[in-house]
Amino acid sequence: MTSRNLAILGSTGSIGRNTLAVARRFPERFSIRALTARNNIDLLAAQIQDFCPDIAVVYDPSDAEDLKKKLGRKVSTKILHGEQGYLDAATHEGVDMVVSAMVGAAGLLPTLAAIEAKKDIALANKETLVMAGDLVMDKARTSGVRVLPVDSEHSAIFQCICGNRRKDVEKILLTASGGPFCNSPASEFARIKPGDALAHPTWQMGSKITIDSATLMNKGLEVIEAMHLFSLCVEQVEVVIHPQSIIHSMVGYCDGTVMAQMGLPDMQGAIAYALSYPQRLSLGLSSPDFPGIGKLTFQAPDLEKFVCLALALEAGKIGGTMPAVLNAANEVAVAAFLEDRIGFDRIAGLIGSVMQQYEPLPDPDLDNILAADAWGRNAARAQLPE
Ligand SMILES: NC(=O)C1=CN([C@@H]2O[C@H](COP(=O)(O)OP(=O)(O)OC[C@H]3O[C@@H](n4cnc5c(N)ncnc54)[C@H](OP(=O)(O)O)[C@@H]3O)[C@@H](O)[C@H]2O)C=CC1
Ligand SMILES: CC(=O)[C@@H](O)[C@H](O)COP(=O)(O)O
Ligand SMILES: [Mn+2]
Repeated sequence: MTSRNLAILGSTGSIGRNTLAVARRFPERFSIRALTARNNIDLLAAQIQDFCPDIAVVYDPSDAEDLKKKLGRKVSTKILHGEQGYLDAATHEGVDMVVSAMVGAAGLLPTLAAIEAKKDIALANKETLVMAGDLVMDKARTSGVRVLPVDSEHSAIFQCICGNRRKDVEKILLTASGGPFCNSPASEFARIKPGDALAHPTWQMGSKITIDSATLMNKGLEVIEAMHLFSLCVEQVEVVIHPQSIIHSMVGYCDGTVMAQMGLPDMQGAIAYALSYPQRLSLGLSSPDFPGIGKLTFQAPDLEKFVCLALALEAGKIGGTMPAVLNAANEVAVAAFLEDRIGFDRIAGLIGSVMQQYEPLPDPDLDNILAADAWGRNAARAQLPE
């Protein structure tokens, strides 16, 4: 059995920590060669001591100096910083698989660089495909590397597709928990505080994606992610609310068969599958207690209440640079909501009005996408209160 040499971009986050938990259990299979973080220097220092990577990266040069002091002379890990440091981690020659687990648009350039350097990708950072899906998937094809999904729904779809012919796939049923406000009327959205929206009913995740789950923007981003990963059009992806988060998604075939992948909501399963594909690891996770659960329920999403999902479906249909603008405006709106600068009920309106002002470009190159991202951020910031 050959060992996989991993770089984990975003090792201090929820996906990063879960990835290291999997790697810790299988030291003969995984060797950690590069780790990156942004602000959490204390946790990164502890991870370096545990896993002894060749390199570790933070953004700020002064954080890099603090980290070196914390670690002392005995640790041989090279400490880098800045955007270039992230690119160096993503392209490090000792690495054969990059776990893309930074949050937001920051993940795009390191992920692209990793693909160009012929590293397989375990992809959690869905924003990469939302912004630049065509470009990223084309680059992966020409570089001969795999983009293995970590996102639970996409891992489920990937698992349900394995062993079947792609041309027999009719549609994807992308499940959504519905978030904490699934049963709240829209009239209550103005009163929602960050603490309420951060209380996800079934998953423990970082704060940005947890807010996206509460607005259902997460599901919209995932529709676009699925279109790129599985070469589908937006009409082939149906969002189904499934509050128990036991079925992680389903694939419908031309003969009427529907295949579902199930498990308890724990990201270690999807992460381990991407890291060990096509094998499975003995993770020792429990499987669902079906008689205890009793009922699995399903409903259609309410697109009038969850306008973010409708906006993402529209951006997915328009394509070109529109999804990058949607993503940029969403990142600004979510950060402003978490800082209590705008209400929960303002998130969708802000993104919608940025999209309305924008003239998308078809078939964008990377420069067009980065320009659309910058434009979307500026247009969204211009709408924030002073
Ligand atoms: N959490 C989950 O279960 C799932 C997450 N995903 C996706 O995976 C990605 C990561 O999510 P999650 O782990 O929850 O997020 P977290 O917020 O928990 O972690 C984000 C990681 O990225 C780092 N980071 C944040 N901003 C930057 C930046 N500007 N430049 C470089 N690094 C940065 C953080 O560093 P630090 O902490 O040191 O500041 C941290 O290591 C997201 O794209 C999300 O949508 C997909 C499916 C499930
Ligand atoms: C764990 C994972 O993959 C998340 O993207 C999750 O799906 C979020 O839950 P929602 O279904 O509420 O968006
Ligand atoms: Mn998901």
